[in-house]
Amino acid sequence: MTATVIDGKAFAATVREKVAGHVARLKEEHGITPGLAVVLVGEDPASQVYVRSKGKMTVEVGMNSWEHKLPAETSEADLLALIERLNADEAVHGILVQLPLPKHLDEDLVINAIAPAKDVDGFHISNVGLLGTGQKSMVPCTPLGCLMMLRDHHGSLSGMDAVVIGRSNIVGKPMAQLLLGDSCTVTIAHSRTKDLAQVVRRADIVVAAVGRPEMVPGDWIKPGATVIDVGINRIDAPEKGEGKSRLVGDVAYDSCAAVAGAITPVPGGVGPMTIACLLANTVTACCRANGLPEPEGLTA
Ligand SMILES: Nc1nc2c(c(=O)[nH]1)N[C@@H](CN(C=O)c1ccc(C(=O)N[C@@H](CCC(=O)O)C(=O)O)cc1)CN2
Repeated sequence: MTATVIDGKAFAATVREKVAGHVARLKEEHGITPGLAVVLVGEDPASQVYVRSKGKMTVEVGMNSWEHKLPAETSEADLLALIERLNADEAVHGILVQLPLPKHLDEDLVINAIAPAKDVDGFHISNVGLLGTGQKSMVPCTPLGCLMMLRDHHGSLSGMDAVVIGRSNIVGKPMAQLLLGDSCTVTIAHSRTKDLAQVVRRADIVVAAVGRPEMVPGDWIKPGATVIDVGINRIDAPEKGEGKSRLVGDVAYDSCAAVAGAITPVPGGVGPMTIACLLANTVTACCRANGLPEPEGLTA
């Protein structure tokens, strides 16, 4: 079997188009422009790229965008004071603090300082609790993007056996909650899971989010299963020339694609959906803040 490639780049473009449509309607019918503030502390090169891309796409869909770039040595008090100002600013519907933060800053403290209704990353403890109890929440962007692609590919996920490899707060745990919400039978596997290969082999859906390059080989995959690769790992690529690198996911793409029914590539799979879902969450937050109906098809 050769897997169908789930094109996250193309799917993300359709999500952004829908977002742009909602933004245009909010402006025309209600005189409201959704706005997203992104906070970057330090000069991590990958984070700089992601933040630039977020700002550019926010503007492209017609929303207001604010980028707050702070030096790496910013104090916790100064960062919290900025978040307070953004919480109080009615033009700002979504706030995102780019992760990872420099080591001297307490990530949990900073994230939990964001007003839950503006927490478009869905990382605030209130949103985590709401999602975990099946209530309306802001949903973390990467898992939301994975869910959208799975629903689009399968229609209903009800009764499917899903294995999420990785137990991070950002991806693994919320992904498992979302799959459970769609009535999958869910297993969260991790570094201490016994006989991981056997656990993965029974899955109809495999979501790999461990951050280890090409860790999942094709012979772990049940024939016909859907493989969602969340990993974005940069590895040396001497075959491309000295000092060159390339991106790979957490699954060994060629061997998994030979067995799976469908698979997301890296790059061009889950990554682009993360930013598209951030824009979707910002429109959702704006609608909720103004007591308007939520955009259909852009939430979990
Ligand atoms: N506050 C947050 N911080 C981080 C998040 C997040 O959701 N919220 N996720 C990641 C980084 N991230 C967005 O912030 C992100 C990662 C990757 C991509 C993406 O489109 N990747 C491309 C490849 C890009 C490349 O060439 O390097 C792809 O997979 O095709 C978008 C967003 C950590 N921090």
